Amino acid sequence: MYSYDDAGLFDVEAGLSPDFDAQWSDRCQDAIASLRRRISEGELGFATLPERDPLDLITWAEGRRAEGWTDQIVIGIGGSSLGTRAVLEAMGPAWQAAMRTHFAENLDPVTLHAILRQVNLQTTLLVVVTKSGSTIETMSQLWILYDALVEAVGQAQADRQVIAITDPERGSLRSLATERGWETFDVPPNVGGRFSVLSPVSLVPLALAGYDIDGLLSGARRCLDGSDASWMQLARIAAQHVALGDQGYGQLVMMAYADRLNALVDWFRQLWAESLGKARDRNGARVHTGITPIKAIGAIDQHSQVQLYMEGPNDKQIIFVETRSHSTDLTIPASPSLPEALSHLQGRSLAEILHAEALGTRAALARAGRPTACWSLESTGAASVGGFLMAWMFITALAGELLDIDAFDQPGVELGKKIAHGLLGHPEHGALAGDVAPVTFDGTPESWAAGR
Ligand SMILES: O=P(O)(O)OC[C@H]1O[C@](O)(CO)[C@@H](O)[C@@H]1O
Repeated sequence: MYSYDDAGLFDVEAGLSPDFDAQWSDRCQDAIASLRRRISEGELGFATLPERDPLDLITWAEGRRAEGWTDQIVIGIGGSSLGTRAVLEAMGPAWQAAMRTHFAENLDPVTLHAILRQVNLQTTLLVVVTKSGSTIETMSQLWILYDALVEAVGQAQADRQVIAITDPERGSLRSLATERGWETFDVPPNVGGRFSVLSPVSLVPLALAGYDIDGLLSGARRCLDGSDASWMQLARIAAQHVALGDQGYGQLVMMAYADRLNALVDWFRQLWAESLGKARDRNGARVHTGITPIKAIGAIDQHSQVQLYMEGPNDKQIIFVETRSHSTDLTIPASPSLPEALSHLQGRSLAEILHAEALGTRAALARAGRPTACWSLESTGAASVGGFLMAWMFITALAGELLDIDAFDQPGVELGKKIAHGLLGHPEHGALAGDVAPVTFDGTPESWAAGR
């Protein structure tokens, strides 16, 4: 499924001390005990999601696909879209034959307009995902798409083409779905958005598109077999990152060596940033914890970021992510026109060269005294991706325990949202907008400038 190599965290002078395991063992045990207790008390639902049998969902999705839909537009943001995109992109377009998937994620008029031009609304499902049921980006785009759908197919048919995934009871989307008779799936209340990739949040759109959700869940189950040793393995990784954070390595680069892992790193960034960037510990004392996650893609960022990682401030922990199988490969042919200096590349495959580049970059970073680790996925198939997702959810939760913070809330994202609502006329949040100029934007460049 995957393997983990942490030699580069110890090999460098400023990295982890050889006594790391002895120093952190007790804290890891405590973190594990606390997390296990919270899981067994039902507080943290993400951990038991892989135990659910996906058969009903798979059967349902087959039934809906048989109705002939060509496209689905997944409307959601943050934890309500990143996990779906991560799996879909990692497993790749071969799986997408069943149904094309589009993401109405960012509130970008140009993107939404392009999606509307690409799809035939007569044969398109709208899959709207929001746990709170009130996220401004999601609900704004839903209104526009639903309106277009009603216009294209009529009200009654439009209501058969919307699937809503939201809290079982609370929120505006739940009320709307009930009122309009939309098909719905529940986001379990004890599963937070960024920990929801193995819940209906992602499993519904993935199953509709024909992806192997059974394989994804079984990979997730395998990352932790319940034994003390498997728990300790994940807690130790969490402790490594926390310990390095304490030593001044306040940035965590995840550098993935495959284009199709791009969205997986986006998913990781939200998971790590929202979970661990906190101003207070669990007793309310000020702490300001957090290790900033940074996305990088190899080999592209070797030609963009690595100069900084090598010679800039020594404040980064760098995690390499590789896949041992790329599902397809190409080999450099023997060619007389290849320059002499590059002739050693003849007969080498692109996967081989990419791997050499990852090894080379990691070795160079080690020589520059920079701590690195490497995750090698067996492939970007369902089991490896499921295992990787689950492992990082546990590592993040365990890091929260080690830091003694609540890794499952996100109070820091609320104020900006409220001010934006206030600026747009929300009666309760108007006062919060303070001296920010109200929005009177009518789409013209002049009104945009005037509103600043
Ligand atoms: O699923 P919802 O409620 O629309 O939330 C979307 C995202 O917004 C946040 O609440 C804040 O960014 C995330 O935690 C969440 O994943």
